[in-house]
Amino acid sequence: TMELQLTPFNVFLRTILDLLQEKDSAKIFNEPVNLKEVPDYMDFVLHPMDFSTMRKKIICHQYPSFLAFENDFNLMVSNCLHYNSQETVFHQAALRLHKLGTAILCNARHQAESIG
Ligand SMILES: CCOC(=O)c1ccc2c(c1)NC(=O)[C@@H](C)N2
Repeated sequence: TMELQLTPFNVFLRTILDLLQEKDSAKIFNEPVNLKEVPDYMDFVLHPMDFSTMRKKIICHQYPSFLAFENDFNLMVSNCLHYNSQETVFHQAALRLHKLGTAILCNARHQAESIG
């Protein structure tokens, strides 16, 4: 297989991604929303995002900064809050993931700053 270049930053981002993904106990953010099963999804969400896509972006060095990584996490959460109305399980899961994920990201950002 193509040798993945595991820079310290990549390893750091993958570690944070694993911590964030653990909080998605229902695993509703693991993969892109299936457009065959949710045909109107792209009518409401212009830039879909999910954990598997974030993992690919890490491996392909598509995150130039920790902020860019945080932005994709927040995009993923806000897409879900936008598409799914308040009373749905999906909307509630997004609020919970955002709350738990913010604490993880805040701590990680301080680590990233100290690494320099
Ligand atoms: C079997 C059909 O799967 C779904 O309808 C579905 C599966 C996963 C979903 C989702 C919908 N909607 C979302 O907003 C994101 C967060 N996750």
